[in-house]
Amino acid sequence: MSTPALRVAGLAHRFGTTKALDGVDLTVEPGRVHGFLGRNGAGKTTLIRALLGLLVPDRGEVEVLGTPVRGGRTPAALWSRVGCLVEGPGLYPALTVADHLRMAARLRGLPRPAAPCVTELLDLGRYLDVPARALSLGNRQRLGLALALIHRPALVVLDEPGNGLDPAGVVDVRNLLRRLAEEGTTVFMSSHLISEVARTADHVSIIHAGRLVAELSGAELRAPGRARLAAAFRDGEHARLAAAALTAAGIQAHADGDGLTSEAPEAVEYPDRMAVRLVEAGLPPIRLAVERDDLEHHFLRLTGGTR
Ligand SMILES: Nc1ncnc2c1ncn2[C@@H]1O[C@H](COP(=O)(O)OP(=O)(O)OP(=O)(O)O)[C@@H](O)[C@H]1O
Repeated sequence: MSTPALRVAGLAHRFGTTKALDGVDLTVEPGRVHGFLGRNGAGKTTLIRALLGLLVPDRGEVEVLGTPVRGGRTPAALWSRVGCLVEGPGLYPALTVADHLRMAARLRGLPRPAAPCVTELLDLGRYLDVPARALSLGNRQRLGLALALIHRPALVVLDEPGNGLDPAGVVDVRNLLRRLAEEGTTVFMSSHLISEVARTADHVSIIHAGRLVAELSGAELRAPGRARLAAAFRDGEHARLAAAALTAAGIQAHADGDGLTSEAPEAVEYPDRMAVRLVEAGLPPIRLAVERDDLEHHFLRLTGGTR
């Protein structure tokens, strides 16, 4: 078996009384785009900072590319194989894009200023002479990504790589990350942009209140999702009677407030028949539809959100 690109075991960290991480176990296989999804304050940045040795956790183990990360005692050679973009790109306002690329290349001991394919794919070529202070938010983010990738790291850790990007930027970054993974780089990216993670990642871990609440494989991510019939009624009493009527007819249904849901195959396959049945029972729904449990539904259900 190949060495995981990242391995985290029993990771826990508190800030005062806040449990930012509460016993996280996570393994990231090499050569994949692994999405790390969570709501604001879920613990994404804290875990990423622990991965990169920027924070020493209260408890737990972290291994990056098979090497244990222990704050300042981490072998420095490890970081030459890792690229990262955390909490925004740290840029020097007066230096141009070309200056940044040159400086990063020199720091990384690279013979040439930049991997042209990274600057090309990030469409930075036309901004080479522009100082960082004059870049738009999206272009600053593009430059931050280029700096994280300039040395072709084996692992790249990105905190919210889509921040500030316009739709074209989102597509460019998605293509770049997919291409890197095809070439063998492991990408670990946090995000709260569900649709972007679903499109980019091969695997997704969902974190909520410092705990991992779900792991989804690529197949699960792209599956059409579980379907359910959802109907709304004039009031809660109608919904309760409608759920009882369907259940009595062998179609399991649950009332919730003014609505009902049913995952019974017949209800999902023949919503028209359900409508007729309800009308005949004197309980006409004011809305009736088949909904699919996509990643967004799943995420919101797991993390207690509402739509
Ligand atoms: N330096 C700190 N001091 C105190 N509390 C902190 C600190 N850093 C994070 N926290 C708290 O720890 C929890 C997790 O924060 P974290 O930044 O890891 O979340 P996140 O998932 O990255 O959120 P976001 O998507 O908003 O960036 C939050 O409740 C946050 O308020």
